[in-house]
Amino acid sequence: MITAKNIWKRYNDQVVLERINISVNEGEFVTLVGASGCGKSTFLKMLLGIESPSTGDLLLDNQPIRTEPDSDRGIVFQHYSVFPHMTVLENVMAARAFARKGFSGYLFGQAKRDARTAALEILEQVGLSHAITRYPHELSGGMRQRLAIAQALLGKPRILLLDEPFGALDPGIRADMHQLVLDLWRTYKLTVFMVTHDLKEGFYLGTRLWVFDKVRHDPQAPSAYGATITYDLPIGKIDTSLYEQIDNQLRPVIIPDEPSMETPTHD
Ligand SMILES: Nc1ncnc2c1ncn2[C@@H]1O[C@H](COP(=O)(O)OP(=O)(O)OP(=O)(O)O)[C@@H](O)[C@H]1O
Repeated sequence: MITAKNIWKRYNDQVVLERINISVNEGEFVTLVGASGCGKSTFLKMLLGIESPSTGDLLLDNQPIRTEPDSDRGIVFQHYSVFPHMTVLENVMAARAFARKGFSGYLFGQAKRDARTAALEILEQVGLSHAITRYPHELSGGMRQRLAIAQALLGKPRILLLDEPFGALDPGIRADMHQLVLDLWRTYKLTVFMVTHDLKEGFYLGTRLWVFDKVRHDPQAPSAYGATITYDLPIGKIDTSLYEQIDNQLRPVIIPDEPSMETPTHD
């Protein structure tokens, strides 16, 4: 379904990603982990089509990924914008209006009725039926992410892209959201790519886990090399020592503070 052939991504003279070669089948749930700034979101944006590889090919069903939004792909970010003056239902219907070709900003007649029916259906799926008349400021963080997921799923995408969608949520709410995402993945037979900072979350949710990391460093030119996929693991088939190894690799290196020259050191 998705194939990446020797992808490199550069911003000006900064190499962000290099030598990405992968193949993903329909229905896989891929979780992406790696140090901050190593290009995970950039990879998701290439899958969405709002960024393109600098070199190499990124293919969906053997065709280059289209650079305009279409119903194949939906995305949820950690923080996202809603229309504050619109209710939950109106926000989801607005997502439909934006997704329509030749967008005019408004839906009329049958198109509006269809959008309302589709929006109500997806809001029920994400557990927001009871809140359709609420405004965004009346929603909890978890409910807001449910709304974001409803918007992303409205066009019935085949691919759902999740960029740290639960990073800002409390642990209990996160557990509910994990269940929701797994239910939606199974119900809609989605292919999911999810960036997370939480390795445990990555192992729990995914069928496959990718670790992004830089394997080449030039201290004189820190931007000369990018990250690549250093581990591509089928989940459920690896032993715990490897888990610990990756966990250690992802831990930020803590540099001790230099002792201050002004602080007296004598007792
Ligand atoms: N549009 C852009 N123009 C220039 N540089 C960019 C652009 N987008 C991203 N970058 C740079 O590319 C690198 C990778 O960013 P990206 O957001 O993909 O990393 P990430 O792994 O998702 O990080 P995090 O885990 O902190 O979200 C960063 O150094 C970032 O500054």
